[in-house]
Amino acid sequence: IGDHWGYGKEDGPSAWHRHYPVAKGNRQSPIDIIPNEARRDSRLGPIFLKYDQCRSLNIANNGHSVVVEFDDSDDRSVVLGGPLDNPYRLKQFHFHWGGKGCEGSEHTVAGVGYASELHVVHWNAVKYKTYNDAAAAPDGLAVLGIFLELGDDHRWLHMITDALYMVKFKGSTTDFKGFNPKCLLPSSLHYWTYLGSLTTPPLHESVTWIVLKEPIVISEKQLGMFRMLQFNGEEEDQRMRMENNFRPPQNLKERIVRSSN
Ligand SMILES: O=C1NC(=O)[C@@H](c2ccccc2)S1
Ligand SMILES: [Zn+2]
Repeated sequence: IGDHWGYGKEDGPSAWHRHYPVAKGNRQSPIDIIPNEARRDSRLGPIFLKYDQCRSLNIANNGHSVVVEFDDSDDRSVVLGGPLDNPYRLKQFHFHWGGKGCEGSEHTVAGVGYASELHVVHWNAVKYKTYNDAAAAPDGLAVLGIFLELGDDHRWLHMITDALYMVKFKGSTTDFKGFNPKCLLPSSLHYWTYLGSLTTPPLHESVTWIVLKEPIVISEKQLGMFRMLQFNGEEEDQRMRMENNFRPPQNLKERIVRSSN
């Protein structure tokens, strides 16, 4: 039956709770981050991204976003430090973005959204045998969120946008070797962190979020290339441009956001 959720009027974020009741849970993501209310915590050390041995495998259109997958069969590429009690293995990264001239990030900062948001997904292979087990556990995933704002061309993003024509339709995938996500990081790794969830169904409350304060810069032209992707498969007659694939901010409930120094 495949995924019966999407980002449209009928199947979008406001309807997800019908099949996924955790959508109304106590640690849902994304959230609006209010810098002045974030608690500066001296116990929060820096995060370390050990990506030098990472092995990218493919780039795919899963009908919700464009995803680059990595070989996660060993601890070759991990994130550690910061709020994390052990290393989390790099699994994949993907993006969320808006329509022309609209916001598109999932997290917002003091009520302001960015044009897009990159999510780098890692899983706790120390405590869990498989990614799927980790994805359902309260300390199973660590997702690094990076804001994308509009400006000049990003010097390395073309490596991704040049491949997008190969994965225009849902269900398409193509080889994508030798890409290191380190080239998509901003200069500062200062971050906000809080306990949250997957931002798409099944919305598991399994994510330690690490949201970088400094955005990276991409051009409108580069972002426009993402919008030529389609939510639909090649054989479907209903053509739907892939855009506005973001969940809006959710209630903070009893949580606090902590800030690195
Ligand atoms: O940060 C997130 N963004 C998403 O699209 C969600 C997700 C869902 C399944 C796998 C990986 C990520 S969780
Ligand atoms: Zn995401």
